[in-house]
Amino acid sequence: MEAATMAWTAAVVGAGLVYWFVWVMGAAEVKGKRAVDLKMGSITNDKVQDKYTQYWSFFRRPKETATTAASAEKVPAFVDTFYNLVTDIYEWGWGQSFHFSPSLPGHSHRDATRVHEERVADLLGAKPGHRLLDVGCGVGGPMRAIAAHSGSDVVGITINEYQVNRARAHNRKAGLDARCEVVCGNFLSMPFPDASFDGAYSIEATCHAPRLQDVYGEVFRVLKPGGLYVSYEWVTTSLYRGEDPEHVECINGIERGDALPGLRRQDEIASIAKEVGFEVVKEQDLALPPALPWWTRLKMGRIAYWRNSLVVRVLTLLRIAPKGVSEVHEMLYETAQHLTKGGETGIFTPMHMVLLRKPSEEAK
Ligand SMILES: C=C(CC[C@@H](C)[C@H]1CC[C@H]2C3=CC[C@H]4[C@H](C)[C@@H](O)CC[C@]4(C)[C@H]3CC[C@]12C)C(C)C
Ligand SMILES: C[S@@+](CC[C@H](N)C(=O)[O-])C[C@H]1O[C@@H](n2cnc3c(N)ncnc32)[C@H](O)[C@@H]1O
Repeated sequence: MEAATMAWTAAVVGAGLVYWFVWVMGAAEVKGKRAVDLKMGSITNDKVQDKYTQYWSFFRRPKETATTAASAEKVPAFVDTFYNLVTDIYEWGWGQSFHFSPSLPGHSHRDATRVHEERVADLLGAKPGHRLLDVGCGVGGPMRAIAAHSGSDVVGITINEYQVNRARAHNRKAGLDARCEVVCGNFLSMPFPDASFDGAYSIEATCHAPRLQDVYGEVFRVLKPGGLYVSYEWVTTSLYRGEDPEHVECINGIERGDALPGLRRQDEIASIAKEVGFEVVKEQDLALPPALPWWTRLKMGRIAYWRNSLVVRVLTLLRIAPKGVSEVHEMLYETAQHLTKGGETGIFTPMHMVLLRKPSEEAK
């Protein structure tokens, strides 16, 4: 073969490989975005590294962030930064629903996710004509599943503007924008009138609140009397031992890599709900048997994480992805190990479900 022909063949094969590596391998999740589209939310490329350093210095010592009022006040802003850093990686590597769900034998992750979300709608008795509030809505995966399953209208709130835009675009694409609305705001002080929702739910979101009373109090205020609220809470279980260094490291690792100002104990949730005025209708850890492990999806992804890490490094090198993405990806990889350990040891659950009711006027 002539040298020129060989060079051309090598160039074509090389280009094909780059295409395959970036576009095909990069599309980690079926519905996720492509690796080449990884941005860092509304942070400009030159600020990614700084923002990551700021995030890390704030959440490095999770317990301290919640204990002083001054630093607790800063939590929403750092949570916003966190979601600028991770939203695209989550969508790319996990999908449009930012939560866990028990595995369902013979079913895909997508089915398991949907079933876990539809359970919320069923617990609320949601139906057409109802107006529901999604507290901490992410890019709206649950909102669309719940609106489609129940026929209700849903209003979601998230602190992160980048997520608002993503969620609105997904709603339009799904043809659900007439029934799903997204608002940018703080769930610790919501921009909604009193008694304006028939029902409310939060999926793995209120763990970002320094004081659960504050977000539960707000949900109580905006619910109509008699209205129901379902929450899936991230908590430590009764198996957690504060004197065991391995337990402490595992929980700290979860808090650091997930922007949490200190995980609460499972047995605190119902009493906080009662403190703000709710009646506790039902409480159940949805991770307990017969439910199958929620963390198997994280474990099974090891090869995919290695591949993703390589993709992210190459894209950073080629300056397609901003500097700092690799560090963020590494942080997520580490937190995935801690989450898996938390699940396997049973000291942590991301799905402690509480069903709460705001008493009706007559009951007062
Ligand atoms: C409720 C919260 C988020 C829960 C989960 C959706 C995310 C927790 C950890 C995330 C991930 C960890 C590893 C990433 C992997 C290294 C990467 O290659 C692809 C994305 C991950 C799988 C990523 C996806 C989302 C999580 C599972 C918190 C924040 C309260
Ligand atoms: C892990 S994500 C879960 C998103 C969604 N519930 C889901 O399951 O896909 C947590 C969400 O809570 C939101 N959040 C955290 N703190 C918030 C606050 N103070 N006000 C409003 N939203 C907040 C984040 O912006 C994010 O959308």
